[in-house]
Amino acid sequence: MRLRLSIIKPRKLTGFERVISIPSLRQKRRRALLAGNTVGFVPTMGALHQGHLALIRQAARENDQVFVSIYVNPTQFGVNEDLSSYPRTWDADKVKLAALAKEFKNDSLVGHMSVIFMPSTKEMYPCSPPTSEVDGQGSFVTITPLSSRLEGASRPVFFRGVATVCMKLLNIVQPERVYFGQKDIQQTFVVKRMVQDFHLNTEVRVGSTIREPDGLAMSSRNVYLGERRRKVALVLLASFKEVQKVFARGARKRRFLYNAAIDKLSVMKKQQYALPREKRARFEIDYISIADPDTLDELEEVDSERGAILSGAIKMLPLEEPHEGEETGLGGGTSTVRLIDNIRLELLSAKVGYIP
Ligand SMILES: Nc1ncnc2c1ncn2[C@@H]1O[C@H](COP(=O)(O)OP(=O)(O)OP(=O)(O)O)[C@@H](O)[C@H]1O
Ligand SMILES: CC(C)(CO)[C@@H](O)C(=O)[O-]
Ligand code: BAL
Repeated sequence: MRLRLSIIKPRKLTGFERVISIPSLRQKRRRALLAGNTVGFVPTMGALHQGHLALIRQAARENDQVFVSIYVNPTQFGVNEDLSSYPRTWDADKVKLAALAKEFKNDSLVGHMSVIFMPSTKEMYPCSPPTSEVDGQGSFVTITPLSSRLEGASRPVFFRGVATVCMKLLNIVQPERVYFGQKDIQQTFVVKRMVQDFHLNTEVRVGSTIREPDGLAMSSRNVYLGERRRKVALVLLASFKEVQKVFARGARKRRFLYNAAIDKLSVMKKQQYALPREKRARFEIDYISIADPDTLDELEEVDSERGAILSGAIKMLPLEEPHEGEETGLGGGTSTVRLIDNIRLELLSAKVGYIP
C-alpha cells in the first residue's frame, strides 16, 4: 500500500496532549508518520527536573515531534525499594511541560512536544500483575551479564524491569530516536544492547548529566535528602575528582585509581561519624567502578587514549536526630537515599568529562 503523504500536512502543534491508552498513542504516532514527521521519545518516571527537560529539548532539536512518557514502572523496583513513596508530582510536571511547550513554540528551530503518555499499570502489563520478586513470573526482557553487575548487583530486578518496560514503550511508540541521560549510564548500555540484540528500529541517544550549581547530579530522588544530607551527598563527586587528579598525574593501574576514590570517601565518612548524632549525615559506599567506555567491563588498567567510565553509588543513611526546624526533605529524613553518578575519565587535553 502506498502512503499518500502529500495530502496530510504536518499539524502545527502548539502544545501537548496527555494520552493514557495505547490505541490513542498509536493513532498519534500514525498521524506523525503520515505527516512525514520524525518522533523523538523521552521515557521518564516523572518528578521532572532540568535533567529531563534537557533531554526533551535535545529530542526537540533532533526531531519534528517529541513524545514523553511518565510512568513509574513497578517491575524495576525491588520488593523493599521505594516504589510506593517514589515522588509523583503531576501538577508540578504539567507546569514545567507547559512552559517547555511555550519555549518550543517561540523557537522556530525546534520540534514540538506533542504527546505525554501516562499509561496505567493495567495498560502496560495487560496479562498478569507486575512482579518485583527475583523469581517472579511474567513476560520479561533480560540482558545478561550486563544487568547483574554494579547497579544490578544492588538492585537485582532493576534492569529486568527497565529492559522490559523500555521494550514495551519502544514497541508502542516506535520512535526514530529515544533519549536517555548519562546519569544512569549502565541503563544506557543495557538499552543499547537490547536495541541491538532485538533489532529494534530506533537510535539510542544519550544526553549529558545535568548538575546543580555545586555539581550534584540532578535526580528525582534528591528531594528526599534534606539540607544536611544534601551537603554530604557531594562526597561521591568529590571522590571522582580525586581519581581524576591521580589519572592526570599519570596513574593508570586500577588499584591506584580505585584507592584514590575509596580513600577520599573513607576520610569523609570518618569525619561524619566523628560528629554528634544531631549534626552528622552518615553514608555507606555501595560500589566504585572503573570500566571500559564501550563495554562497561571492569578495567585493570586504563588506556590513556580511550579513558574509562568512573561510576559509583552511595547510600545516604536516615538522619538519626533531626533538630527543631531542620529542613529534612520529603519523608522527614527517615529513608535511605541511594545516589549514583559517573564521569568520563579521560586526559584533560582530550574531550573533558565533568570538570567543576
Ligand atoms: N541529572 C540528569 N541529567 C540528565 N539526564 C537525567 C538526569 N537525571 C535523570 N536523567 C534521565 O532522565 C530519564 C528519566 O529518569 P528518571 O525519571 O528515573 O529520573 P531520575 O532523576 O533519574 O530519577 P531517580 O534517579 O530518582 O530514579 C533517564 O534517562 C535518566 O537517565
Ligand atoms: C527509562 C525509565 C523511564 C524506565 O522506567 C527509567 O528507568 C528512568 O526513568 O530512568
Ligand atoms: N533513573 C533510574 C530509575 C530508577 O532508579 O528506578
